[in-house]
Amino acid sequence: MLARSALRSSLRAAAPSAPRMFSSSAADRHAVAVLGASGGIGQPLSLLLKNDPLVTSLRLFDVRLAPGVAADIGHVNTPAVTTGYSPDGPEGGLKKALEGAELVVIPAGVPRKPGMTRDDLFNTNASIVRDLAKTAAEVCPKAHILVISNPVNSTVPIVAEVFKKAGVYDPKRLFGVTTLDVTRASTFLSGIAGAKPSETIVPCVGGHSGPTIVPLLSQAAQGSAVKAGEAYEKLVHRIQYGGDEVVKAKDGAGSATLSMAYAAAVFSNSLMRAIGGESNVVECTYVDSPLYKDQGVDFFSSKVTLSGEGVGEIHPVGKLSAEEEKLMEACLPELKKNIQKGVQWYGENP
Ligand SMILES: NC(=O)c1ccc[n+]([C@@H]2O[C@H](COP(=O)([O-])OP(=O)(O)OC[C@H]3O[C@@H](n4cnc5c(N)ncnc54)[C@H](O)[C@@H]3O)[C@@H](O)[C@H]2O)c1
Ligand SMILES: O=C(O)C[C@H](O)C(=O)O
Repeated sequence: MLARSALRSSLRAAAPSAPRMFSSSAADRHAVAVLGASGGIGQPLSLLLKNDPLVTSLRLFDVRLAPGVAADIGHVNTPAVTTGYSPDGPEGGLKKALEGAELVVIPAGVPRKPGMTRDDLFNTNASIVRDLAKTAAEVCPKAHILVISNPVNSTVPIVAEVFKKAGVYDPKRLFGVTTLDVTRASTFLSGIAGAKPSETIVPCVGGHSGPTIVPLLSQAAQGSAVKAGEAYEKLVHRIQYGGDEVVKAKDGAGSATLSMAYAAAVFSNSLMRAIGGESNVVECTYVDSPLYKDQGVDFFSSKVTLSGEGVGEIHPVGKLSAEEEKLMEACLPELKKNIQKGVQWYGENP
């Protein structure tokens, strides 16, 4: 995807021996806060953001270790000024981390262990995300909020409810990060098709858990490598349950962190480029979407052209194969349940 090559050139441009010089254009400068910055995702994500030339101020917040992570990452010789914030630290806490933030990336929360579903994380992560969102709504109501914490299908609607209650909800500025599904689909299909991952683009629509992840292999140039039958079903299953593969391999030590950090860095870079005025930046992302509202599905991931405001054009899913129609039939009712669960929980636990 465009975004990936842009990130790669960003990474090249920011090679340690030759930090990139910046124009003074405000469009090039972005303050990014990472909430949950000391975790498995937070640390590598913060490092990748420090290496992204579009980031000039990097604020790392966590309930533990954030000043240490910031001190470490801060020695990387790229321009982003990096500061760590803990709840009671001398630098100030969460509010200070969020002051002036343009992007707020949230990987705070607990990850899965083998045998758990993402929904099993709901009870713990819902309140963590709600509380962080409350402070963001107060301190940086115009920031773009990028939610990583699971279950994304439910945590994103919770953030929307928090912002609505605070009277500052802008649906163009709220994103569930589903980039990892697209990343996995590209990796797995390119491996089968013998193609370059960078040229293997598989849109993934719906949500971010098992049957709600709908890979549109028919829309990938290499999709004919696995048209239907057993190979197709195996690939779809691997994309939908790629997270389980990592959870199992880590054997109790958590879920995907490094690939997720990469995916979130790609998405953040795309969003910053779009905010800075670049056109035709397209990513799949879980947003407040009109596509299936008539079926009670208020949030849906599909291709979105990012814009200066955040969400630009939300693209319909396009022509689906018979197999994909079936996947969509399984996705929508589950997604609707996950969304309702988040909204209802917030209604009872504002
Ligand atoms: N969207 C996706 O595609 C995707 C992919 C992978 C993981 N995830 C999810 O991301 C979340 C984080 O995963 P991880 O592996 O980094 O977990 P982790 O336990 O390694 O890190 C989580 C971090 O959050 C911090 N934290 C907890 N409560 C906090 C609070 N109130 N404020 C600030 N920080 C707080 C913890 O101290 C910890 O450092 C999980 O919910 C996981 O399921 C999502
Ligand atoms: O699988 C998980 O629990 C983490 C994440 O959502 C993933 O897709 O890897």
